[in-house]
Amino acid sequence: VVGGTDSVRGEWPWQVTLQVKLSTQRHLCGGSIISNQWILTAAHCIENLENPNIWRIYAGILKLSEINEDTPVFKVQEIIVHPQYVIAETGYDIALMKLDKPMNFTDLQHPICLPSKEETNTIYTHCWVIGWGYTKEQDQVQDILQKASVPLISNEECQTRYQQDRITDKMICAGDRKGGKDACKGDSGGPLSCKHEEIWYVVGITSWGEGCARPEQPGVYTKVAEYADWILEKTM
Ligand SMILES: COC(=O)Nc1ccc(-c2nc(CNC(=O)CCc3cc(Cl)ccc3N3C=NNN3)[nH]c2Cl)cc1
Repeated sequence: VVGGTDSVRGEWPWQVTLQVKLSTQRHLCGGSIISNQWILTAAHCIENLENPNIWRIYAGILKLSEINEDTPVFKVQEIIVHPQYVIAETGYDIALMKLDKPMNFTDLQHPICLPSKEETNTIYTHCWVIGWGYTKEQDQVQDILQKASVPLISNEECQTRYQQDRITDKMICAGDRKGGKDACKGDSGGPLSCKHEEIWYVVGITSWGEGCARPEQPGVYTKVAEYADWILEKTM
């Protein structure tokens, strides 16, 4: 996250770190807890990593350095990638991971609400991008979970910023016109979390953008409300 600050332990209890264990293990993407057995993330995180057995998921984490062999870990039983996904820039950048065992919810790890399809007209004014990603374009993954508030922008304005791409109605954009606050490498798959009438919703999934926090280059997120039916069909 560019232009963010350190989160406080327990501030984003739905945020998980999705890690891959090959010869070494490392953070790859963010994800959101949406039920006791399902994690919501981005389809591009899974590219060439479709084998469920290589994934390790950690919840209730503030610092990546607190993860060690004794840290409770979830393995993945099943990965569902949206069938229409090709690349992030053309959309459908959404995937589900089923945990190998149900998660016990605590103050530090519990789900975020899914927006319903009807709520695609709700005006969200209190949205945050969260993650352990880079804080500038040439950087490294951060130890402490970062947060930055970002304003949602209209798809019409977003389309003017991305003439080479088609900003569809299943995408949602966020960022200040002057730049400065945005997701960056390592944040993808994580939630664009918006508080509405005292309840938090996963309004977006961090997907793509032209660089990080550049002026007039907002972040582009998968619009979760547009996939409510798909998510319920796959997870119920
Ligand atoms: C020791 O462990 C490690 O080093 N792990 C580690 C893990 C992952 C990655 C990594 N992840 C990605 C996937 N893309 C994103 O995460 C954000 C995309 C994005 C979304 C929005 Cl909304 C706005 C802007 C951008 N944007 C554009 N340019 N840059 N960012 N790329 C790379 Cl590289 C690098 C290192």
